[in-house]
Amino acid sequence: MGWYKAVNKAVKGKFYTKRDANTKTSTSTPTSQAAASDTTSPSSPPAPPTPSAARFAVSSTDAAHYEMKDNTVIVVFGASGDLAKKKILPALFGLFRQGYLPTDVQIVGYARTKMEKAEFHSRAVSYIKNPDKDAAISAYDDGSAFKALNDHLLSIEAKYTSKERNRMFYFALPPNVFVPVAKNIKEHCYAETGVNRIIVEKPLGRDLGSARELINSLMQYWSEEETYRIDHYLGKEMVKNILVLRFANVAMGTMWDKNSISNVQITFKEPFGTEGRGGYFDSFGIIRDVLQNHLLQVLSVLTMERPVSFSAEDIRDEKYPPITQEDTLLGQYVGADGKPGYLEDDTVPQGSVCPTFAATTLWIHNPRWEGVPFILKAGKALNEGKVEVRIQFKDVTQGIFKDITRNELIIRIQPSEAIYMKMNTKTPGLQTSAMATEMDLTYNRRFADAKIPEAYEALILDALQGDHSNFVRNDELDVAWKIFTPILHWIDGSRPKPLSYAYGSRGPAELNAFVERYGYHRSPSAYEWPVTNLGAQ
Ligand SMILES: NC(=O)C1=CN([C@@H]2O[C@H](COP(=O)(O)OP(=O)(O)OC[C@H]3O[C@@H](n4cnc5c(N)ncnc54)[C@H](OP(=O)(O)O)[C@@H]3O)[C@@H](O)[C@H]2O)C=CC1
Ligand SMILES: O=C1O[C@H](COP(=O)(O)O)[C@@H](O)[C@H](O)[C@H]1O
Repeated sequence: MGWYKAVNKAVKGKFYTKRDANTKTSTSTPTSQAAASDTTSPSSPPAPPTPSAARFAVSSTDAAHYEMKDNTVIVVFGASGDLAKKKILPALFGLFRQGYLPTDVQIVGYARTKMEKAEFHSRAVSYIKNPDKDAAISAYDDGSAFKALNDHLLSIEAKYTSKERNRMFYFALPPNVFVPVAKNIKEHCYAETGVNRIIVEKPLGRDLGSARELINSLMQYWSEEETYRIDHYLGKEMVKNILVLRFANVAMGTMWDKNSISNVQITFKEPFGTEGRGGYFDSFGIIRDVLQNHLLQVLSVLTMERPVSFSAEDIRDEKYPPITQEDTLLGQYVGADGKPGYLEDDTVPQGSVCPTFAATTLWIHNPRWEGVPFILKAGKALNEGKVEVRIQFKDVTQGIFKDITRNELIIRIQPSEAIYMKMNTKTPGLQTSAMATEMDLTYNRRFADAKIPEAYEALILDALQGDHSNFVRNDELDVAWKIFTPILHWIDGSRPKPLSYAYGSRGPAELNAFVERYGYHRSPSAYEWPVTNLGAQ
């Protein structure tokens, strides 16, 4: 699964085309007249990444790859919610500011919550780093509301000079309304003379059965090519970089297998607990929240084969057996240092055994990866915020250097993007001894002026351009659920008591022994990262 993503992009050799920065954009409500206002770019937009000789614009009339440019409306469902506020609206605004949004794009917010425009405006701009003066507002099973939405869209589109009407619908919604919304849009808001797309957020199901049911229900109304299933980790710069690192560097390619690699850890750590979001979280748990989607997607990019073709069969060539109980460690945080434990969160059901921390080890049965453990770990309320891939190489097996520190390649996804390789080098001086050090590519030092795009910016732009390569395909989702469904059913059914860990710690005390079981050797404390280097982080 998964390999076609960024490779597809590389094969197409595509470069994004920046739009005119003086484009007008506005956001509006279906019920009131569009609150349109000129929003020229707040400041001079940075130079676009458009190598002129290689510029490639999608011009196919084939709807699957059609680039939505002129005559495009983006409708954000769930516009009053957290996701829209924190991620989607800022990403849209970020794209606009940089000149990437289609000419004359209109953004329409749709929500159940009744809200004054002013209130919505303040919510919408609260997470926009460089707010400007426009915003938007607006029952998910109420066909007449969707007719009203369609009327509103038609009023926006009335000014188009051609018949082309492109509509993008973003589902920033709880999954229980995905199907009615998909149905209502198709029945009442589908543009007959243009391209229509939906972007759907996780969670897509609770297990294999419910995911298939949901996908099939959605597919009654929307085809695979019209559907963009988002996993925002696939839009993160360092996740996208993994394929370049692997396939554009011969040196990396040769060491990317069981012959050189001992074990791999993919780690997600958040330094805060559920803090009021326990209601939602408790019904899912950390495995559904992070491992089954985000970390598994990182794993797939890390381990996929070079593409042979983009067919589903090639994806299924990889063999991922389901995770077992023996390969799983579950934790739940308890209060420490004044910070509340998970069970002290008022929104969490009493006595919940929901895991807030999980480490699971996956195995891939193919010639490249046979025998290499892939440890996925994720937790809330830990000692730091960090997402990284840590590839630990095997020991030097012979000669005078056989007892020294192992090489490790670390891809830090966030914060402070970096790739560093822990290496052994001769200790500078007259003596001949080896010491651990690093080869270091810290992004904000090496690419000081580069703007790293937000994941949602990158993915919304892909969707507008008809590029599915960084979205989750139907069959891929199926594989992801097959891997995790048995362990999730065991957790849901047997309710095993998770191990406790203190808020602010690295996780359950048993974690170190768990990762050691799979061959991980922690570097000896002799390795020290010079504090002066931290300035650049
Ligand atoms: N370019 C850069 O920015 C670079 C930064 N550095 C910095 O140098 C420091 C050291 O780097 P590095 O060795 O990669 O990272 P760490 O020492 O932070 O972590 C290394 C690994 O050891 C585990 N670990 C941490 N503490 C313990 C413990 N007490 N017992 C057992 N295992 C433990 C970690 O697990 P877990 O994650 O689960 O806690 C992680 O898998 C870090 O702060 C890093 O950010 C180093 C090189 C380059
Ligand atoms: O999908 C989710 O991801 C976030 C973490 O996203 P990030 O981009 O900040 O790394 C996580 O907090 C949330 O629980 C989960 O649902």
